[in-house]
Amino acid sequence: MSPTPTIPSEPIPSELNTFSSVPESHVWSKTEDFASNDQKSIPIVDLTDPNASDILGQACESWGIFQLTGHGIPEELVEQVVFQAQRFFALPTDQKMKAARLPGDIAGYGVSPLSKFYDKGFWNEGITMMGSPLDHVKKVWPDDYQQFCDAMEEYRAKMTELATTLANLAFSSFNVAEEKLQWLNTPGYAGVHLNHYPPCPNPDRTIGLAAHTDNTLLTIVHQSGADGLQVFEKSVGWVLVKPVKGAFIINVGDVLEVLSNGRYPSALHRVMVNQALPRISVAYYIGVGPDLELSPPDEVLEYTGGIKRYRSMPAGEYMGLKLKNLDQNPVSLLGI
Ligand SMILES: O=C(O)CCC(=O)C(=O)O
Ligand SMILES: [Fe+2]
Repeated sequence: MSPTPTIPSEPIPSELNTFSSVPESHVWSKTEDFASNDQKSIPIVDLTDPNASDILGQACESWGIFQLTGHGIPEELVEQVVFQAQRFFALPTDQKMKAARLPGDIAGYGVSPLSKFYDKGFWNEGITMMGSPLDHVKKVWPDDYQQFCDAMEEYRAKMTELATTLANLAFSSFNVAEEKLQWLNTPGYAGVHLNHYPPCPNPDRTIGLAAHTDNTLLTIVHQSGADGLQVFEKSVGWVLVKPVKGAFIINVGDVLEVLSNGRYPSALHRVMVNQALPRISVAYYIGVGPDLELSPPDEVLEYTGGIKRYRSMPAGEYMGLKLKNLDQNPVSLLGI
């Protein structure tokens, strides 16, 4: 793998960096409360703990999100991915736009697809890579795409292994026979998404990403540079997800919520921005095949009281529904 990454101490330039105050297009209503509870913390699960499966099950049940340590993903790989993300976001906008997400596509560079559900912009730019990023990145760096692609491909492969382990652990507390979970070992889709939140002159007037749940089985997030991710917990309200060195943040997605018959809630989360520091996050999204019927296995149904809480439909159909309603969650879309 190529060069030793050096994390720049200067803010990464980007279009949003050029403003000395938040433009009207990005000013969110004053009635929006962006504060969070910084006293509470989300659970930590150490994958090397012999009781990891139980601890993970409890974390999914109570919070739908946790920090993962003991995962064995090499630190240098994560640093390389962050370094490549910084290189990409530091490019002039017109060069990044060569990889722009085209209408109807999921992959590519641009603002979050969630933003079209709101009349105010997000203080965020990102690039989504489903499978190899080669086609997009070749347009950006015709002679120098290899190091970016190598890092992203290696990261995706490692994340896929980790996500498969985590998904199996999440189901193990339901005592579902392993042969019924074969689909967990052949993920339907897997993508890496890089987020960049430039420093913001008035961080309390705008938002990095509005509240949403992910349309995944689960999501693995690495945050670097600064905090900003918040998660909603019913009894507490918004809670800041504090950076834990070397840990990944794992959040339950909509698909796992439905397959667990609501036992593991899809985490409602949002991102705030910072005045002094740029923030980069790397999200790995994993889903299931489009034909898998989103219906809890019998063992799960029995374990959760015997009554189905969601209408079932093939995962592909749910994806279509969610893409048209990214601001909604499984209860509002499928709840019975
Ligand atoms: O930036 C983060 O920490 C989270 C990003 C996120 O929620 C997403 O990409 O879906
Ligand atoms: Fe998300």
